[in-house]
Amino acid sequence: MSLSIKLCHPLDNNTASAFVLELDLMLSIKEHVVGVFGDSGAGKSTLLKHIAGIVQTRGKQIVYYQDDITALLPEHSPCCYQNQHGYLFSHLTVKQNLALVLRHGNYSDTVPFTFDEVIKWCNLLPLLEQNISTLSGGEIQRIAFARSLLSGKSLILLDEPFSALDWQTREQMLRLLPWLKANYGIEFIIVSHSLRELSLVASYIVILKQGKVIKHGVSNEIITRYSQGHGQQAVTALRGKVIEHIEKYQLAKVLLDGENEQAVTVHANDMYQGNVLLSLNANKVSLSKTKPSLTSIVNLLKVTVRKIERQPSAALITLALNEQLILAEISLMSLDKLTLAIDEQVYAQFKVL
Ligand SMILES: Nc1ncnc2c1ncn2[C@@H]1O[C@H](COP(=O)(O)OP(=O)(O)OP(=O)(O)O)[C@@H](O)[C@H]1O
Repeated sequence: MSLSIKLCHPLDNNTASAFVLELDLMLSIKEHVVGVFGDSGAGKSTLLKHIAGIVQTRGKQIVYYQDDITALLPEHSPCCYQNQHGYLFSHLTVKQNLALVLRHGNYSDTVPFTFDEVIKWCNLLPLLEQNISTLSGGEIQRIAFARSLLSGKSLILLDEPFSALDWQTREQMLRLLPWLKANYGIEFIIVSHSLRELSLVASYIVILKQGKVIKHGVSNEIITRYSQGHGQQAVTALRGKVIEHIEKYQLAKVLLDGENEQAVTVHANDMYQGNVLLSLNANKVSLSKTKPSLTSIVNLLKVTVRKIERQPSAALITLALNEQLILAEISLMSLDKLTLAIDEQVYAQFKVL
């Protein structure tokens, strides 16, 4: 395991806060972008701050690969912590802020990409000469992310890093994470309040509740099961591998993980190479008992019904495709019309992702 965290915070009761964060967790951050999810006050930020060395307690041990980094000060730690506020120097320009980390960071000589590449990925060229005080919250978050990349640190801890961005830009930024991991070996742990956001980016999920880990595992299973209820939009995270680019239509084909080879068509994206995560909203999936032939819907998967949940305003159907799960949300009228049965094979269809 690439990151081992043993933590009891606080150790004693001589503190104003009654909050206790207690966990013993091994994470394979080499293999996965890890997402941390939980209600407000669950301890997500405190966990990241402990890993980064910003918060210290006697009751912890953090081992990063072979190195015990428990007592390292943040500036010496291989982990870079970034929160939603960015905390940039407001009297300096964007370029000056980024130059500072390159000049003074303890790990800056290990940055595996160029300044210009980072500026391009974060779309910062038009902002370089602007003063921080003139920028929007979303722009500050993109600059803070560029600064984290330019820190040269190998593990970047992101605490709601793109919360101020519109959904389209947020998606673009999120897609960078698995791509940077695959191409440069940068590791990420990202905290979010949104399972939909994590379904785009994290292949492993840790769920915290009141300072304890209540679930952890691969994102397909955890997100599919946990996004039912808990005030989240029902969503599926699917894992697959890009096998073909269809230049003519700017699309790509992704072979879904598992033995029974089925592929889905997605909108082409520069960040889609090799293994990818796809996010599929349950309310975008419809079901058919027979194989539709002439239809404009591009994606058609043969799946097995695993669970049927009748909710007050809709039905949530859990479907299995190989070892991956898919959620479909259909109307109660459609549920009555289809008369689905557990273990029945049906077709799940949805538009290009
Ligand atoms: N410096 C501090 N002193 C005392 N208590 C603190 C301190 N920082 C955090 N806490 C408490 O620790 C608990 C966990 O806080 P934390 O910020 O880690 O939660 P979170 O899951 O990140 O929440 P949110 O999603 O709202 O950001 C909360 O009850 C909070 O009030």
